[in-house]
Amino acid sequence: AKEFPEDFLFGAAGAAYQIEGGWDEDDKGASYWDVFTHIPAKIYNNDTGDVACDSYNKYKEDVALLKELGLKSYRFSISWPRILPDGTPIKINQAGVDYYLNLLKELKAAGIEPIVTLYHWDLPQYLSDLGGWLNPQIADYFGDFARICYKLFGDYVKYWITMNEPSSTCVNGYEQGIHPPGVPLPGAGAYQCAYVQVLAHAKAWHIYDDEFRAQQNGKVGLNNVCNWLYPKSNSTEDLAAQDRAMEFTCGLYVNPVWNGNWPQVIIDRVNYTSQKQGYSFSRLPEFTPVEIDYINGTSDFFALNIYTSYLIENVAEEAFPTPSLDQDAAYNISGDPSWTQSDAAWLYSVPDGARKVINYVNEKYKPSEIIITENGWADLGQLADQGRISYLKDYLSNILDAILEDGINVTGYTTWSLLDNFEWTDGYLYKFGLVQVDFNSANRTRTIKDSARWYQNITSTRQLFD
Ligand SMILES: CCCCCCCCCCCCC/C=C/[C@@H](O)[C@@H](N)CO[C@@H]1O[C@H](CO)[C@H](O)[C@H](O)[C@H]1O
Repeated sequence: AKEFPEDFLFGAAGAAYQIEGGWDEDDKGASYWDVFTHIPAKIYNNDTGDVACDSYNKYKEDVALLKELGLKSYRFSISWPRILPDGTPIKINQAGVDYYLNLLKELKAAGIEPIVTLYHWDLPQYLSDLGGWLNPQIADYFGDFARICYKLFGDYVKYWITMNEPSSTCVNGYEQGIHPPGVPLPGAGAYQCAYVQVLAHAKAWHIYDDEFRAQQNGKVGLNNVCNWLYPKSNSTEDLAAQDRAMEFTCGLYVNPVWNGNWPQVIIDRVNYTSQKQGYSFSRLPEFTPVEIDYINGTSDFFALNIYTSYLIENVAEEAFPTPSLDQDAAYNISGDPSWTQSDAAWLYSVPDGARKVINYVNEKYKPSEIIITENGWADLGQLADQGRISYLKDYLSNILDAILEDGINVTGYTTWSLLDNFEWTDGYLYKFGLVQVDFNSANRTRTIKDSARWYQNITSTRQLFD
């Protein structure tokens, strides 16, 4: 058997909008997800996060489950409009503050380390009306929110994650418009959003560094989903496309904070396609020298989400009829028929990819510490979830090889997710939980699945058997 290091932080994850419910309880303001899910036909089955797992009222049960499963960490997010109803510091909602303080105290009493995400996609609607992640001033609002959270909760928190998956927010929300605010802006929206999110992240990191680090002694990191992408063939074109694809999906969002700027290949590509389209400037916003200095080196650890892998094939250059990120990126993405597919079409089990992407991130960005902040399997919610057990076992085995054989400092793993929950545009169709939630019962009854018992055995022995 292979053994995880003694202090390895095994845990599980969740996010405010996906589990809390209480969407307008106790003076909480509306986020743009609250508004978006209330528009008919945006979400599978018109599902909403209005009640979700009702963790706003049942957080003690959640912590008891974590404890029963022997988990040592819990990644959760703070709902910005639950603390600041319109997103601004003009009003702090004491009921929201109490909720997170109570949760943190409950975790502390159970000996569970919180890993706290400041922003997991629930932007206050008022700030969305102000332009959302296209408006650079949102970075200032985010800085104020971060400062308030550090002040209120920082005594309990050693790991802060500023943003969850800028790639998802920016591509789904502002390039394609399938997430809120729901207006597609191809070829411009995702880049502008990435620019603002990077600045917002850096602001939150500097505020911690300047005002809180000395007393609170925690770490602040950026999260992104970086999946390993395989070339479809060994042709020079496909290998170059593979490299480009890693940058367009991962590097675009993380390279600025680790290396001070956009990946060079993206700067070159967007400049080139913009010129071809008659622009006198690149559609990719340029960081000024002052901004580069400000954003560079602003992550204390790498918070890495890994789900799957894809095949990448070069797209031969044609005309450039309309701007789009896909056209700038110039590759096709697909799955390999030999890979096991989950119930969600986008998610295959390709465990080798986990070790490869951990090595890629480690070599490229040289973080002193990596935490795998999401990794999980989609099914339809059955208690006998052998597919999830196989997936977790194979991914954990590769993560352990990265630690033991490649010598990489991966210090924790929070599987997605503790509870079945609201899966964004998929509503409650797919389930990722170790614990089943009965969304048809008013009580949102929780039932432990087979995968949770299997995971409990791994976390208590720290051993993984072949
Ligand atoms: C037969 C079809 C084959 C298709 C192959 C091509 C696939 C194209 C790639 C597109 C991928 C789109 C969906 C990707 C989603 C994830 O990266 C994203 N959902 C990860 O975000 C986290 O997801 C969790 C589980 O869904 C959870 O919701 C969490 O909040 C997110 O951070």
